[in-house]
Amino acid sequence: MLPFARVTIIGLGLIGSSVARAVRHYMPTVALVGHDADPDVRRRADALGIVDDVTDTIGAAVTDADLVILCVPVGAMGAAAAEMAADLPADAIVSDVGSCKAEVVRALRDALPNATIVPAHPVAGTEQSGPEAGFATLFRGRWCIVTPLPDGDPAATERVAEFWRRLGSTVEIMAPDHHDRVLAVTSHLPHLIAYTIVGTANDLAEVTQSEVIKFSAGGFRDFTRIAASDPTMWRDVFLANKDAVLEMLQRFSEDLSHLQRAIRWDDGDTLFDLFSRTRTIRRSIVDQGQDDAAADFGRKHD
Ligand SMILES: NC(=O)c1ccc[n+]([C@@H]2O[C@H](COP(=O)([O-])OP(=O)(O)OC[C@H]3O[C@@H](n4cnc5c(N)ncnc54)[C@H](O)[C@@H]3O)[C@@H](O)[C@H]2O)c1
Ligand SMILES: O=C(O)C(=O)C[C@]1(C(=O)O)C=C[C@@H](O)C=C1
Repeated sequence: MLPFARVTIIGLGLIGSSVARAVRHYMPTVALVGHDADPDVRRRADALGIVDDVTDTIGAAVTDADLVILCVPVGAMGAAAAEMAADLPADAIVSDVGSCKAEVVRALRDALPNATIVPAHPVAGTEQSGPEAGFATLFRGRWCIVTPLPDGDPAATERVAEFWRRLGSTVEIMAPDHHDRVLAVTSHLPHLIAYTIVGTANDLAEVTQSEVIKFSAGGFRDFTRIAASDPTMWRDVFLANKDAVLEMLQRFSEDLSHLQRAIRWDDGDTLFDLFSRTRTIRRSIVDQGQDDAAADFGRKHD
């Protein structure tokens, strides 16, 4: 039996439109309703036909839902939840896809104190935004981390977990605070580093911008992809996950200073040992099939 029959998606950008397409693909009998605050996004989502009905208000979108998924930037979760409060059916489950969880949990609980809330985070995405950028297989073979509230309903958690399994994800259950520390290292810090490197290269007066573009075929190019990620989304992530990011950034700065020292003092052993360790890490990630650019390309084009 399907975990939900009527799913509402709030926010029809990259992730919201991917969830819609994936539901259509893997659970075609589910009724899909969508809403976005931006009238132009609503018009485009409607033209793409990714949901059965695009509504002009959040209230109209949630009124018949048994699952509502908030796919808006994490800084907008509280406002979107508050706007749906009066029309949310008592037995509906509210979930989200936010990239950090503790702050989103606080915002959702404040806005919807009586609702059944089951937060989730599909660890899958791209640097693109908007309804055209989504695709049905984005979540296939990827983790989805479900972060139930301490007093949450286990049956509701299991229904949300099953929803993500149906979209092809492998589900892991985690506490929101722990999620935020793990993702600070594996996702948020890498984005901050990419934004910094690309900004620094662009600012260097002696390296002209055209040279930066011309010679960016290698490692730098990979950083530019990440640094093209959505500015609103990432501004919100860093402000909402401030404590964990600052903690990991402190640790990173210390490790960077250690490398700086090794280079200054011609300490090749330190450099070689670290680079050997990191090469092993990359190989084990690829072996697990969790992060392979070729697989991503295949996923998007099959
Ligand atoms: N992009 C990724 O790689 C990725 C991966 C996993 C999770 N996420 C999370 O998914 C969420 C959405 O990110 P995205 O990449 O789809 O962004 P996006 O910019 O493509 O889409 C977000 C949409 O939300 C809409 N929106 C903003 N405020 C709203 C509101 N109050 N009510 C209704 N609609 C509103 C915007 O108009 C936009 O269309 C974020 O919370 C992000 O942290 C993103
Ligand atoms: O592949 C990318 O472009 C991503 O940045 C995806 C990515 C990540 O860091 O892994 C980005 C943010 C998310 O919350 C989940 C996934």
